[in-house]
Amino acid sequence: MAAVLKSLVQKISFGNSDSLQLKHKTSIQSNTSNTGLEKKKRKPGKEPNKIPVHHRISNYSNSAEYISDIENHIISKLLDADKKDITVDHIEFVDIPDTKANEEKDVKQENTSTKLDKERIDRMINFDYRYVESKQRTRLVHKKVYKHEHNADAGKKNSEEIVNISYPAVEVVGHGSFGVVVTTVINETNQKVAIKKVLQDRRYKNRELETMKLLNHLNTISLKYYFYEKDGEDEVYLNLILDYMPQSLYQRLRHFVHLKTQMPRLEIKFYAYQLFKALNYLHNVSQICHRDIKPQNVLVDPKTFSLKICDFGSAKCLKPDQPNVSYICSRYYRAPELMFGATNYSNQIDVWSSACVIAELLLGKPLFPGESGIDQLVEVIKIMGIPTKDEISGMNPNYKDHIFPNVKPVTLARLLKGEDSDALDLLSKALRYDPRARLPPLKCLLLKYFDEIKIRDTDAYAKAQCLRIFDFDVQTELGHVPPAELSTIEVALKQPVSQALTSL
Ligand SMILES: Nc1ncnc2c1ncn2[C@@H]1O[C@H](COP(=O)(O)OP(=O)(O)OP(=O)(O)O)[C@@H](O)[C@H]1O
Repeated sequence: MAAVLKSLVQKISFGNSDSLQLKHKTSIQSNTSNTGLEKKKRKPGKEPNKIPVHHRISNYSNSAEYISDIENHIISKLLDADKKDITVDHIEFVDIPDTKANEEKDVKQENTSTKLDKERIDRMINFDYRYVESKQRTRLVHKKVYKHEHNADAGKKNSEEIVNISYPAVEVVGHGSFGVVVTTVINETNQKVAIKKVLQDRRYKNRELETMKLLNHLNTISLKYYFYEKDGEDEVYLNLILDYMPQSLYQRLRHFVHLKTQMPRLEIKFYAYQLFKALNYLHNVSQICHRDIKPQNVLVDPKTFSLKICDFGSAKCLKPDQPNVSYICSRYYRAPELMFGATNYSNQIDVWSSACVIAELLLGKPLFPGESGIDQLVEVIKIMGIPTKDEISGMNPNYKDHIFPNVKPVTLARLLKGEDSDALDLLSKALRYDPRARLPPLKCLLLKYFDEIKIRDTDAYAKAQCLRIFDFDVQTELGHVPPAELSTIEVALKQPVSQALTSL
């Protein structure tokens, strides 16, 4: 990985400072050889059957944009080719010799490489593997696993029995920072699943596993089975067998960006609704803060618009009297109180991240694309303005260092000019500096922005019904609502705000 990373950084560093003039060649290899998904050097004379993808791009204002475009290009080639039996052998970058003065190169390399976001590069190298159908495999793996079944009765323990399952041998199809994810089909149930394999520290319980055991909601990925295994070096690995979803929101958005078009506004609305619905469940029923909401951790099915949050590796039950680390959450989506070093933050950090995700779907690019931890705050200030003293105290009362860049804010309204004013209303209520002023997830669902999907006898309503969007469990999902407000809220969740009887 490091070598690939280095070469990528070097290649991207060519070109002049404000535009990257590169040509890259990507080889997608047919699965007639046994190369798997490793990025291997080819032996001379053994030229495999490949689908070359030549792609010349220019005028990219930054390297992140450039990488995204490559990602997207490879995805669309794979999909367009409709190849069911190909794997990505390697990604090869070929530079056009730089015509600019060579002595500038070293300086530029350094400048550009510091701009690269490691996460994006990891994604770039790993992103597309989930799209590629694995080789036809005949060998079955047999495993004894814990079958996880959630007990809907509050207070009753979930059941766990040991069962035998089998699935075709799988190869690595994706990496995250903590694990490897593969997809396969369980032989006994014919159910498509994702298996996430993480190194298990023998001293502790795995928090992701413990969290997943608590979850039972349509909009969160659910745990089907789990098992442990050892490798040759006696390291223990935990395998979580999960619901499978075809795409991440990140990949879905790149699809539209590549086509130079926008994600349909109605599709965004469906995702936004389910995202807040999932947060309402996580925060109030499971009492869990996800702490890493970002487009990569939100999985969707573009055919049905269904959505499920994944990756509970950072999730935690936040207790008011216990401090939590502030260095969590991926940078672009990090709530400002975390940047102010708060350790007593609340579940509302997920609302900020979700609003950033929704804004990104509308804009086609990240709302606050900070290049470093400190730059992240600058990006937020550039749009939201300098926080007031009260807002700073709401984020972190102990924060004394009040020096901010003197910038005139662009404002959300200007940035989202041309968007539905109700979308702006949602974002401005979810992107408040002070977490106490930030609208909680359930209140977000009651905003006018979502009226469109609540109007009966429309296609949108029919789709919403199929997704069971308006099904709320009163005991659990609405269990935290004060009794006096319950009936009003129940009505408003199912009807456009203008038709709901009482004002909220
Ligand atoms: N249930 C699933 N179905 C389909 N794909 C999945 C599933 N779970 C995870 N993935 C894919 O695998 C990738 C890595 O998974 P995940 O985020 O859980 O791993 P991680 O190691 O915790 O990653 P991160 O780098 O975000 O910490 C995700 O971006 C997602 O695209």
